[in-house]
Amino acid sequence: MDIVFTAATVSYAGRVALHPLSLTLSERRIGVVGLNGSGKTTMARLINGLVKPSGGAVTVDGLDTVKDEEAARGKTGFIFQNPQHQMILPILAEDIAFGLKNRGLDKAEIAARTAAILERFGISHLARRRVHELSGGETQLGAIASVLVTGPKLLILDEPTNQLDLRNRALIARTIAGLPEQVLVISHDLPLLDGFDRVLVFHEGRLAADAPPAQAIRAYREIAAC
Ligand SMILES: Nc1ncnc2c1ncn2[C@@H]1O[C@H](COP(=O)(O)OP(=O)(O)OP(=O)(O)O)[C@@H](O)[C@H]1O
Repeated sequence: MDIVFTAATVSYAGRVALHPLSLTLSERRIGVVGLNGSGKTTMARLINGLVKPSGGAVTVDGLDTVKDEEAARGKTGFIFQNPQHQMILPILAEDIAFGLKNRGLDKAEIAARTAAILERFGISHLARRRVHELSGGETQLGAIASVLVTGPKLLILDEPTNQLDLRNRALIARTIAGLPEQVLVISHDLPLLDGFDRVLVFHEGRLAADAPPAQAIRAYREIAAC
């Protein structure tokens, strides 16, 4: 699916967080890196309409994130920096089913889809667990399942390995690598982006580099050293 930024800008209270950005993203694996406050999350939130452009436009699969807001949002799933905060119901299976309940599906269909997605991520044994009792890695997998059960074409993950130990980082890296969906990952965990198709480097609200991982990460290291 194409994500198209056309001179998209974002200002918060008159301060520019993202300078005019024009680019088209069609790759299956897209990484986003940059120093704290460089505009990465702002750029990602433009894609699912959580942040509206102050100028210019963003389209997702041809849908404008302002004019076709709801349809555009349905194309994208978003895993936030603290995924435990996006889990609404106390039991994991209930939280996953919640995303399906507004879609007019009958109970049996919701149960079948919930069971299937738990199975897909190898977490069927966690179905009845309280979400606040899950470990960091389990929470991340549960959140991914909750978001993907509704069938978005693109999954955005904001620092998915933050606070995870080495084993869980590897688990999440393998999980992301195996997703059939298009993926955009914001990360300070640079090895996570190995094998990605394209990495964007943001600096002070501007796209500073746009290249395959090794080259983009070199550019990022040069920025960080300044
Ligand atoms: N809701 C908001 N209101 C005001 N300013 C904001 C808001 N969200 C972000 N900003 C500011 O916009 C700039 C870019 O922030 P953004 O969160 O996009 O950066 P980031 O690269 O994702 O940072 P980090 O790596 O720390 O998550 C920062 O200066 C931030 O303080």
